[in-house]
Amino acid sequence: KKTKTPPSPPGLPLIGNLHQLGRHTHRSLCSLSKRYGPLMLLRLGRSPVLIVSSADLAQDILKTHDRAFASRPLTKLSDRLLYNNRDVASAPYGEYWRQMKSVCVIHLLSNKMVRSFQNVREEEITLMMENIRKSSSLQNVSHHLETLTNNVICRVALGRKYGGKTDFKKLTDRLSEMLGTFSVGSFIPWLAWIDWIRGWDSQLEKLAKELDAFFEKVLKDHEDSSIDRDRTDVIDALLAVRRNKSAGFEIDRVSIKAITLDVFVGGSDTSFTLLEWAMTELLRHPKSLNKLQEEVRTICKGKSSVSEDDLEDMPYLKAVIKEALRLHPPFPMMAPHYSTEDVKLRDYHIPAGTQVLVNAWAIGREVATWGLDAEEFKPERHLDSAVDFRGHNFELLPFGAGRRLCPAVSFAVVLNEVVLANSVHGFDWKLPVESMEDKTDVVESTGFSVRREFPLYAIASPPTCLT
Ligand code: HEM
Repeated sequence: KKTKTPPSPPGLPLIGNLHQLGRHTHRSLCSLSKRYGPLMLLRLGRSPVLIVSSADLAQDILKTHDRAFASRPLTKLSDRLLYNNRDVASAPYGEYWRQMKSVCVIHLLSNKMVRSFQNVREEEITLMMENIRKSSSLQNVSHHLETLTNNVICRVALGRKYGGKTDFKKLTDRLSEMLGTFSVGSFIPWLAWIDWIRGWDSQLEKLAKELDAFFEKVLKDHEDSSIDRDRTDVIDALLAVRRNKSAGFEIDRVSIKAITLDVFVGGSDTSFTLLEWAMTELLRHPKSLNKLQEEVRTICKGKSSVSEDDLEDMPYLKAVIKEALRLHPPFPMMAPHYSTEDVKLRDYHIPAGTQVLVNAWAIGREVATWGLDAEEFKPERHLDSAVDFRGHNFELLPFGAGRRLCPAVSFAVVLNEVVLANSVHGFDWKLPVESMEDKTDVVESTGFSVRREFPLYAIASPPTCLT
């Protein structure tokens, strides 16, 4: 019986639609969807890939048929770098994933754990503010924010910092870069030799070995109880779960290393990217920046910094974060989903074994939902709106939704809010004149998480109206 499949842009022999992905996949796919509709079926090499670009179809995938689409495609990259997919993010849907995700939600990223890292956040923010004060007035804002998020994630996950020029920082930079590449062989198996010739295979092997050696060493240090640490980090928490058998199942060393690596992959680039875009938009919209400053400085009148308890009374700050996440979701295409059973989606037949990419970036800019000014940065649109990013509203999906929802929403939100609030509380900011005129200043990078291509520079000066 003939089955109906979603519309497909014409592709080329062998490579299918691979050549249409472009430098910025979320943008290329958004353009294609304007022509072929919000549900398209592409062929990337030999893999069928469903592209979803509207809120109601995202709801069909992530809510109505959530279980059927809750797996992940297996790739050589995740297989080698993420311990044969023994982490949470790349694990196929099933019992192992369920167990590890529950460990993340209950033991690593619970509200209690998030609160326990308050000191880490405060100390690193104080350090960043001092560094800004000490530097000249023109600041490399991107560098300050990247250092801060990297320090926080290192301390939370590993118990100490590995910043600046350390080997681990270089290793995680290589990891981020590698995650933005893909193996030709995964899409076109008979061209797998290209990965070998271009050195991709050997780079992958080398990186996987070096990462494992690093995590093995950190794990051994944690197991050695003679090394004193002042607070429980992610590895300590995982070792305690294993020791006390509190999860109700076994967690071995490989799982501990894989989950810790997830915290890096999921945690550092994303928070930094969000803060970088939020500051970019505020600097390009001085009225919004002034409004935010006024809110923060009124609530924290007479204080030298913003504490996490102050954040509750800052609706405009929350609206700024939401707006930055709407226009610049750090993972614009979320993470790929994969169907494990046949699904009837609207009138279409989607067979098991189909990859699904939800274009959160395109959904955040849909005119039908967000209006004719969808492309504009306007935090005010969120002030009287109940739309949130915790997975219930499919028009705003920076953290995904359904079973695969990011387990670290609370962790990420408090970090981003408190950093942004302190940055605008402690300084007045403006763009250098040449950046105001330079349109290329907001070019996006390529890769899995999409940050600015060029660092953000801005002029910081002591606050004018801090009382
Ligand atoms: C602004 C910050 C962040 C953003 C925007 C973000 C976004 C996302 C997205 C889009 C997904 C995929 C959802 C899906 O497939 O439906 C995801 C998954 C995940 N994130 Fe985050 N994330 C952030 C911070 C973090 C942090 C700080 C951590 C760890 C401490 C983390 C850990 C994870 C993990 C483990 C998964 C995999 C969940 C699963 O597959 O079941 N994320 N995140």
